[in-house]
Amino acid sequence: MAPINANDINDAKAFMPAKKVLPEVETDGANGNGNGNGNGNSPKGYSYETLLEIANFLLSRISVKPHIGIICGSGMGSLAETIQEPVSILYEDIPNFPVSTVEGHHGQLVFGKINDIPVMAMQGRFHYYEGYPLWKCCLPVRVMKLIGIKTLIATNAAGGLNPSYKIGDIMIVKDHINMMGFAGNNPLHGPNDERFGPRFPPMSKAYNYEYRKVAREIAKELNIDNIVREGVYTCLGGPNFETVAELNMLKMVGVDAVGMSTVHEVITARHCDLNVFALSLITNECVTSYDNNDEANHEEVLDVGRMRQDILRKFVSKLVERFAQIETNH
Ligand SMILES: O=P(O)(O)O[C@@H]1C[C@H](O)[C@@H](CO)O1
Ligand code: HPA
Repeated sequence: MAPINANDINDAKAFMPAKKVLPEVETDGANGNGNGNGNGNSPKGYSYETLLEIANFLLSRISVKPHIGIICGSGMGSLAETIQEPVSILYEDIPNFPVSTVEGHHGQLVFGKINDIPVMAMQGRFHYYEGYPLWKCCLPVRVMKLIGIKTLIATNAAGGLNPSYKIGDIMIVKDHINMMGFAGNNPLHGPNDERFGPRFPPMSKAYNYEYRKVAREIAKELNIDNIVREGVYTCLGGPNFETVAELNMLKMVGVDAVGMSTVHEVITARHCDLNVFALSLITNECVTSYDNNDEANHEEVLDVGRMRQDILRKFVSKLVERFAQIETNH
């Protein structure tokens, strides 16, 4: 693909000059992999130009620009296997890109087509608990924007807190509670670059209403509406699973599913005006009573991902098709 330059970003806001010059590139680590001790509270981040270099590096490797970006959750990497004519690029081969360190996250980008729609998928995401500051966890979302993505589909594995949820249910995320943000840890912390978006982005419509409606329709068409729910997700920092008291508190404030990702990605995506859809695969029931001897564990999370992979692939490939139609009609 032809390289892009700073003026190519497809949003009117992109043409506004940056209000302030960002501090020079800081990596929170010597090698740019972000394995340093960045706590997410420092105003560090790659400059717009560095992100552009990453986007251009990727564009130089592909022949069709993707329209939809997909982030595969833990154990859900097989979603990327539905991509036809795949071109895979390992994270470690991308300059200035972080690397995946968690089991169930392969660590590569896959470009290609789903139902003839050009897409790119992250087979492996970055989590705060891996040692990455939030801005670095979300760096790929900004790269997606620069590449030309219009829509982000974020998937995650989550614990079901809503007592009516069962293991294997798929929750369409209708909203989130940014628990880490309450403590001041936000991917947008630090100087704002208006070429991505405004200083104070609204989040009241973070999860696109039309996409959610279509997703419910698709669930009916695929005859999986009995396992598809809609609810509120929250992200905690991890890596430990939650205590009983923590889960009961989250339940009280209206959380339906608990995880360790997605929220900051969605904030970053909405900041740069991507349309967002997110789903949680309920991989375990949260333990909210001291009488319950169950303990959450990552193996179970991955097993449930495998168990649901066929349904998830069908669901996501329909979502891609219909979201692309919606965008064409707009
Ligand atoms: O990447 P996601 O949010 O799908 O992964 C969840 C949260 C932890 O990384 C892991 C715990 O098993 O699954
Ligand atoms: N808590 C947090 N993250 C998770 C869980 C959970 O119960 N299950 C999968 N990811």
